[in-house]
Formats: sequence, C-alpha cells, structure tokens
Amino acid sequence: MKVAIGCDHGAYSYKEEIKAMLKEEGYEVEDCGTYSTESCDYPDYAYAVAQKIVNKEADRGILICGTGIGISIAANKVKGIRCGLCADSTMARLTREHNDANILAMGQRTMGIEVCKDTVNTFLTTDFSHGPRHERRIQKIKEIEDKQ
Ligand SMILES: O=C(CO)[C@H](O)[C@H](O)COP(=O)(O)O
Repeated sequence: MKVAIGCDHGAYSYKEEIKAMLKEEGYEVEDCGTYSTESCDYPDYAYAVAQKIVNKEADRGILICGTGIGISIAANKVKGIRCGLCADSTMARLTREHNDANILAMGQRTMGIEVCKDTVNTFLTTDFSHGPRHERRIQKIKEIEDKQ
C-alpha cells in the first residue's frame, strides 16, 4: 500500500516519526511536506496529499496539523476526498468501516505520539464495511459534491 503523508509546521516532528514507523512496517511512503518547522500554511499540504489520492498516486493519506481541524477541513474541499479527523484508533476504525475515509487527519498539539501511531495503524489496516446503508450514505456525499 502506498501512503501519502503531509503536515504543517505544528506537526513536523510527528510526521517524521510516523513516516519512519510506516517505512519500518513496509509501507511505501510519499512525503508531501512540510519539510521543516518553519511556519507554513496547512491548506497547501492538505491539497498536495488530496491530489495524490484523487490521482490514484497513493492509496491512503495521512495529514497532521496542530489540531487536525484545519487540515481536514481543507482536504475535504477536494472532490473525492473523505478525510476523517480522528483522536484515537476507535475513530480510525469507524471512519474506515462506515465512511470509507481515504485520508486520516490528526493533531500533534492534541494527541500523544503513541496514540497517533495506533490511530495510523488502525486506519491503514481496516477495510470499509460495504454495508448497503454505508454505501447509500457515501453515495449521498458524492451527490452533494456534484451539486456544487
Ligand atoms: O492546527 C492548525 C490548524 O487547524 C494549525 O496547525 C495551527 O493553526 C497553526 O498555528 P500557528 O501558526 O499559530 O502555529
């Protein structure tokens, strides 16, 4: 599985730790930045990771900012992106099973690194549940996108 990862300055150290963990676990990782703690704008990295997903250059995305809020809002503006902001592995499991989320968002200023790592691992190893009710609801999300 190929994973695209991105962050802003507020989450640079977690991005580096998670990238190292994923490589150790055998994932192919594309680092979309940022590449330092210099102040930057989270929408730029949300867009970069989202483009990797919609262009099928990556299977899943991981985005991290201070809270995960801004970067998830930005990613969800891209048609075809379902970015779940998750604070633990239960949320990660449910956003895969119910929402078929293709990007996980988290916050470095709100979560511990070990919880983030568990959340990432659950997100990457949980399949969509494929129930008719979930598929119907995701179809309705797509219909909202098409109305814009
Ligand atoms: O969490 C975030 C967005 O939701 C950002 O990481 C945060 O707003 C950056 O703040 P600052 O520029 O003050 O470091």
